[in-house]
Amino acid sequence: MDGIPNNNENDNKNLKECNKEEEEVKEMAPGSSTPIHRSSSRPQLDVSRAAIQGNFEERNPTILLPNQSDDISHLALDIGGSLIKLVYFSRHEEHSADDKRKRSIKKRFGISNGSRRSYPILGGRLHFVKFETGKLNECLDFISAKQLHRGGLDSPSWPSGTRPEDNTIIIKATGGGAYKFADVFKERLGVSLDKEDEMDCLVAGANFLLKAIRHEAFTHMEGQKEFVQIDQNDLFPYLLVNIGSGVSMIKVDGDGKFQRVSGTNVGGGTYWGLGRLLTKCKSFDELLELSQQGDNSNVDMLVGDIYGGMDYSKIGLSASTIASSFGKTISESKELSDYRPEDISLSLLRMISYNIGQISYLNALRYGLKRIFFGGFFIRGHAYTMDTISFAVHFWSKGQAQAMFLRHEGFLGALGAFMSYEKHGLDVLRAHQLVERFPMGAPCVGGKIHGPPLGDLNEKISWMEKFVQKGTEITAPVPMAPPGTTGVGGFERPSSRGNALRSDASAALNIGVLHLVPTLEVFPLLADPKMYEPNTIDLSDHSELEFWFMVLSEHLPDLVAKAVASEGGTDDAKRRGDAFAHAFSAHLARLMEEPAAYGKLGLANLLELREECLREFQFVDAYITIKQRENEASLAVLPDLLIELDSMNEEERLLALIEGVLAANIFDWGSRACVDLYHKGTIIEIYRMSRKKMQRPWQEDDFDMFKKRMLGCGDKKPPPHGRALLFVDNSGADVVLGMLPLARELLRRGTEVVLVANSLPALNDVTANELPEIVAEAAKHCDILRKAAEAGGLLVDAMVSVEHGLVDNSASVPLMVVENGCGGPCIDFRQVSSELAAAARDADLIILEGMGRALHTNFNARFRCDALKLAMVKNQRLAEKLFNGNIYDCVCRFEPAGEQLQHNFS
Ligand SMILES: CC(C)(COP(=O)(O)O)[C@@H](O)C(=O)NCCC(=O)O
Ligand SMILES: [Mn+2]
Repeated sequence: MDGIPNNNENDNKNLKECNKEEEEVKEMAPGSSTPIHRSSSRPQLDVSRAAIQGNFEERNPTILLPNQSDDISHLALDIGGSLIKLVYFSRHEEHSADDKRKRSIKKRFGISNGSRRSYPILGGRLHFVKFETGKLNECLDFISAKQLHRGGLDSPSWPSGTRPEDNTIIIKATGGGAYKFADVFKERLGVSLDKEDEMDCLVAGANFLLKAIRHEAFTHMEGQKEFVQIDQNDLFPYLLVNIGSGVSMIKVDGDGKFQRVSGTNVGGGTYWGLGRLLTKCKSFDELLELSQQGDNSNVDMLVGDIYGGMDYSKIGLSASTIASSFGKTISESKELSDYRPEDISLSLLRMISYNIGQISYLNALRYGLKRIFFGGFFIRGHAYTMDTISFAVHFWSKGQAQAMFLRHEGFLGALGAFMSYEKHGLDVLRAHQLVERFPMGAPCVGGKIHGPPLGDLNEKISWMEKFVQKGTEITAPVPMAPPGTTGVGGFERPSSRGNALRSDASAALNIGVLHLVPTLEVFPLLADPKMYEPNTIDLSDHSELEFWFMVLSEHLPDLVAKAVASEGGTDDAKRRGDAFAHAFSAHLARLMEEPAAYGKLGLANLLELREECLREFQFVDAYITIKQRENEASLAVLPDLLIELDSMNEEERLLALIEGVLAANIFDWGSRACVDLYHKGTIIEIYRMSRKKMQRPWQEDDFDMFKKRMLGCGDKKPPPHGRALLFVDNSGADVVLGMLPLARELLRRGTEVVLVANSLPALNDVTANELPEIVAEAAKHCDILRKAAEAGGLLVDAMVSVEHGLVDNSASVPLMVVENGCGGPCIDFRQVSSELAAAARDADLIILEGMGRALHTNFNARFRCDALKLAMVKNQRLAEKLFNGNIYDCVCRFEPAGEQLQHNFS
């Protein structure tokens, strides 16, 4: 595209000029700390005042508290000997407006609010937080400051008969501390702890996680973490080993069906207790960190120590096998102070981990169990601990049994206690209804003991500022220790030492907040949902991760500038912009350091993480002005384009339409190359130039096949498709000059068209909320669009009639808009909105447009209906990777339904 002239004498304004203008306008806005404008697409909750909140779905109003954006419904505790684990639920207010478009779509596709009423707390978030039991007061302060104990009282979700008559607050709790500290909770918070059995809770928590969270379980061998996909139908039986202060081993046969088969008193408490006495460490984490620098052979007696440096190969023990933990200390006349605390810590860690691994394996053997899941806070994501346990299981089972670990390892009991609030529906949630997010800032993030609760955005930003001041540590990768050797038989040193612990700040990001979204569904047109993998690029390939890390890092300054400008360029916006940049950089750094830190992450997740991070710092729509400007410019030339298209015959027109979609897909503010291009001309110039370059054959060119399906050959005219789902991408030319004319052609041929757009903004993608206005503008110049939009309930006047059932739908096939359920530039078809799922049921054609939806994700996806994938590749490396091609190559991939099915059944 280098040939695009730098010529802006006519047509619209140069984009660069427009940007400048936009900034000037924004600077004139009053510089208050109140954000100046917020997109109406995502109303913000006013967190500044307490108020009674009436919710039309609930009988009893809920109370919004000062500086608190969520209505807390439930809290559950697991109070162990060492740690207190909290799981709390916050109902997320239904922000997205129940607008006319939505109502009309719900009516048309027969979607009801259905099950929400019977499961009162569904639709919200689960947070995971922990405190040291020794610092109970911090935990009580946290609960009190966030008023976590009060929300449930006012919620209708108290199961019948359990809502206390005298308004005593009752909180579910498990673990010994539920008994031990019951009085303290009563005194300090006025709450009664309703004790739940610890084993029941552990099992309920583990079963929930293993069934509902897609990448919950993983193996960890020689430093390599690998996520395991658990088949819900093939989960039981398994051995659950919970390593808390002590260790429980539970054979789990089903939901609520289990038996505690064994345990050991040598557990996390032993490590910490002995470690504290022997090393003077102040905390468990400090002790663990110390082990990183340890050499246990200074303390342990090895086989080689006994055999004069030789292996005892006859029974398969190498010289470096530990013969006796701490054994060396008996033969030396040294004092405790003569030993390095680092060595002591490592020796202890290995002793206890091996012991647990060995006993676990023996119990698995005893009951014929192949899978062992390890949980409990002893593990705390520590690579060396996991490797040591895995090594023991592997060694003793001769590779027959496998140790697996859980991402929410420490919260099994608390989660189980939470689930014991009767019938709130958590147990029926499925993987596709749960979205894990990784917000920045204590205490939203799990797995970490945190300081004061963060009530509002301001606190979060200050925390971010402090966090960053303190920590080059968050961006500096933790140095890797050289891999240890693995010998022939015994307990050699697992190789992942040194790769395990990171600074406090980044370690806090291990597990996220679980968003429960009951309206998400699996896209019904996926050919094989179980085999479906949305991401095309595998980020577990480190060079790919590095490349995308670099792309995203380089894009960051420009994104921050856009985001700040979109919020009026105020000081408040600048401060939030900085906080966002630091937060996102910290996420990237964390992932570079430990790619599996957030579970199995693909490029789509990374791109969505960026959008989520923007939203976290309340940037509602960073590209709003650019989108509006490009929409206007494109709508202005649409009538001429339609006239030009109408002058063509059917065949020419179809080709021109597909060319038009591909050419207009160049307007992508997420691509660095394209953004550089925009400085070289106006929107219309760039569009024209892009069209001129549309020479066939394209890099992937199934146009002739698509044409045959659409127009037939000779006299044989195929029937039109019944309903097409058009997954639109960017605002401006992309949707107005590319996808709308294609939609119009389908409508003209008698095909119902559903425009599928993002639920939330992402880069310059058009959203479902924005589309009706764009369509309405376009419809002013086109009868086909107008009639179809009226029939589809898209035009405001017509929508009133639709609601009263007055519209004559027979006049035209309808044009409709549905939201896809996404807030990123890609799409994961395992989690789409119920609107889209409903619209898909009668669809026989889907058209995926753009790099995010058709290349980064779904390039290899198979559907049960005809599928057309259209995109321009706007990144050189991706073009090379996908088909040895070049930047600006185009893809027109058509996969007819018949072929999909053949693929599936052959
Ligand atoms: C974020 C995107 C997938 C959006 O592309 P689109 O779906 O709009 O075609 C794309 O802009 C992208 O991959 N950008 C990063 C690569 C780059 O800057 O070259
Ligand atoms: Mn896009």
